[in-house]
Amino acid sequence: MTAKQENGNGTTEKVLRVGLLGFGTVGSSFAEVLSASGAQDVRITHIFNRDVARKRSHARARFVPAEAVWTERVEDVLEAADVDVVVELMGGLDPIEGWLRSALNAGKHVVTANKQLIAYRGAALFELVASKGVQLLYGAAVAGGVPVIPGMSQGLSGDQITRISGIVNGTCNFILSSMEAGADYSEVLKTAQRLGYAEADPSADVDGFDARAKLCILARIALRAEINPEDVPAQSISQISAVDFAYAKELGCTVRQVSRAQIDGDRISARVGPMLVPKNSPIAWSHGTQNMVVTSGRFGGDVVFSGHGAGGHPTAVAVMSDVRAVAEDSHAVRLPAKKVEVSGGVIAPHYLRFVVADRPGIVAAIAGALAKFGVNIDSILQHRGFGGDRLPFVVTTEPSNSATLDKAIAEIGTMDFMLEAPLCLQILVVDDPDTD
Ligand SMILES: NC(=O)C1=CN([C@@H]2O[C@H](COP(=O)(O)OP(=O)(O)OC[C@H]3O[C@@H](n4cnc5c(N)ncnc54)[C@H](OP(=O)(O)O)[C@@H]3O)[C@@H](O)[C@H]2O)C=CC1
Ligand SMILES: N[C@@H](CC=O)C(=O)O
Repeated sequence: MTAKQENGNGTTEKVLRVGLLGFGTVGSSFAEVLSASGAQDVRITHIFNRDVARKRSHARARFVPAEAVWTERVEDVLEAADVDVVVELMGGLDPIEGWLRSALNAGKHVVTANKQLIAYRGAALFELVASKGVQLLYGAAVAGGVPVIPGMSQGLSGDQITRISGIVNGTCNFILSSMEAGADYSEVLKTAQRLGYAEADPSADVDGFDARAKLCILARIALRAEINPEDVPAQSISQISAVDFAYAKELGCTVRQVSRAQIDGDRISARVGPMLVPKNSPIAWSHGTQNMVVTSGRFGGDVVFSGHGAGGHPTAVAVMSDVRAVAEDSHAVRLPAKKVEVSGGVIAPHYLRFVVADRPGIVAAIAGALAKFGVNIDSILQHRGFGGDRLPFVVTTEPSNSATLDKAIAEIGTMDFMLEAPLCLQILVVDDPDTD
């Protein structure tokens, strides 16, 4: 498939010819990283994007070889005889899946950073890849520049991983760690968008869908569990406010978006959402776009992967590493995954934050509803200085089943003094195999 070129020593070497789909944050960074590598055996021959004139005037267009073809017709890349690997850096499910199927059917390798595609359509695509004898690599799809996918696929394939947990969305971590330092939610979200961390539709980040897709990809590799992303509960971070950081601090915690999955036979418990994380947990130490994934293995114990999970350059490094693997014809270990049922319920202590119009009897009413569902209160926190017309206070619970708690919260949410939907966050317990 690859072309051969004279290397000046009278011998020839293979050149891997790249057709790039998408010249945005990651695509243009990939062009820069490839150019900076000085690699003679990998060359961009085609770039597809809408509005090519605008893209050609991008500052990073100077890293693209002058002879490369810029096109607004995707067929010019998919059907090109001088494209060996299609590098897809656009995002989304359709029409991308169809385009990449065409590329694979034509015998081209594919490298992608598209987590939605790999989470939702990966199983079927891998079957096609196996039948065609080509490669489909997606190391950039989880944790940006952190080599968690190759690390798990290859480096941990000898262990039996039972649990993965951590931070896999850089935008949410950037937002929450900035809010912890006093920043405003919407302002910091805008900054994340400007810096190229957020998805095209940032609700994918803040509502947990991006992290959920990534968790499903990691579950397939590490837990060998094929799960439907739609079955994994995802809670938005958009309800988190400054008062939650103040109460969390009092509890020795901070707030982070955590993704976790734990396998037990044919069942898996999985969840994505903001959680209270003890300050002594490494997960609490990740700031900005840092991602952190902790795996727990039956024989190898805990392994931590950490680094920049979003942004053009870190992500382009992962793309470049996959392209190098294709260039060197290096094949990753791939173990089969089986379909498993997902349960979103976990037994854990929880943080409940209520905002109420104050009057006597509120704590008794809430305690009564919790007692009805068998939920035991651990503590009640109420900071002074808030007016009674809008009073935020917190109840923490003893370890309780999150599904049962959801029912109690639904009932409490209808009480007439409640000014907004109650916020219920899991509290991560460090070193407790059932909850951390
Ligand atoms: N940014 C990050 O930190 C990370 C991103 N990823 C993934 O990498 C992929 C790319 O992300 P990113 O570079 O940030 O996204 P961008 O939006 O910056 O880039 C996407 C590029 O594709 C082009 N494009 C999108 N749709 C079409 C279309 N229908 N026809 C033609 N061109 C199109 C866009 O053009 P236009 O400029 O006109 O919109 C843009 O140039 C996504 O799958 C993302 O999830 C993965 C890890 C980290
Ligand atoms: N929007 C994503 C980009 C990387 O996958 C994130 O913020 O993590």
